[in-house]
Amino acid sequence: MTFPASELVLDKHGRVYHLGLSPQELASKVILVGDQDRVELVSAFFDTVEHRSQHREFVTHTGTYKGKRISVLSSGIGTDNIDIVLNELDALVNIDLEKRETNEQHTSLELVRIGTCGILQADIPVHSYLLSKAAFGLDNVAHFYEIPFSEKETGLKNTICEHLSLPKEVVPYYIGADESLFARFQSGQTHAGITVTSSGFYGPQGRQLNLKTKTTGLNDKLTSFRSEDMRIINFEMESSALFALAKALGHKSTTICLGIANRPKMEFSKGYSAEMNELIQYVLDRI
Ligand SMILES: O=P(O)(O)O[C@H]1O[C@H](CO)[C@@H](O)[C@H]1O
Ligand SMILES: O=c1cc[nH]c(=O)[nH]1
Repeated sequence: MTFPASELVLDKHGRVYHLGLSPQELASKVILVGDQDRVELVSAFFDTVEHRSQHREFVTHTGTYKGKRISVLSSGIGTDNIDIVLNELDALVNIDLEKRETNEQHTSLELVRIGTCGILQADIPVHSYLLSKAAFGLDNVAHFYEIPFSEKETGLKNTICEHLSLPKEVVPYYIGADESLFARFQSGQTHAGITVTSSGFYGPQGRQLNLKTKTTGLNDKLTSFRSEDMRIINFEMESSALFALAKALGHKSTTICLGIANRPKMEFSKGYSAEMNELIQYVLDRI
């Protein structure tokens, strides 16, 4: 199939439309961050940097760290941006952009998100590392695609939904991180569990300023959910779409976040630049 100009959108240099990248500028190990300023924090650890570019909020640096070629790319905030990032990253490695055809040989990317998050368990202190075994998506990006949810994923989604009282308009999904990538980042320094990916930072995460929310008690229910050894550990805003689209496109993904808020304890970090640098080093040494 040949992708028309309206579907595979390229800029006048033949780069993918939003990320502003050409295939040779991307490594197969990709670190995704939300905040564009975090890209520079990551590449500051690189031994060499061969590429730097920015288009809108999508900043990309590609270089090497201890012999490994790595790209670090900012997604901006939200699963809507992840829809763009995953489709365009996949196009860079699996579509011939000149012929506008899918490559015969599939290339699989390793996608590791380094984020910040709100912690949902009182026993996990601010500045801990929270590693996502799976994501419970309160967004709707995955609903637009054919995602190969496993029976276990569908079962866990139903179990969590039975425990919560979500507004009927919210249709969640549950999707696992890649098991091998997850295992590479798990250690005594990480807290592993289910991440809730929200469609907003305020109401969808139970924050109420001047606008009254309809989901009173949601955070307590998320905190109290248990299934065998699994519990819900944190809130952030990208992982569900990342895991779903990565799985459907044949890429590996997981997320590790620095906890900067503890919601049950009503605490927020007073500053986390040193801790974020330590997390970046932790990821680079295992990627
Ligand atoms: O620090 P990042 O990676 O942006 O991640 C978290 O921070 C943002 C909200 O403040 C959301 O993107 C959330 O997922
Ligand atoms: O509370 C928080 C902190 C960071 N990111 C989120 O999405 N929520």
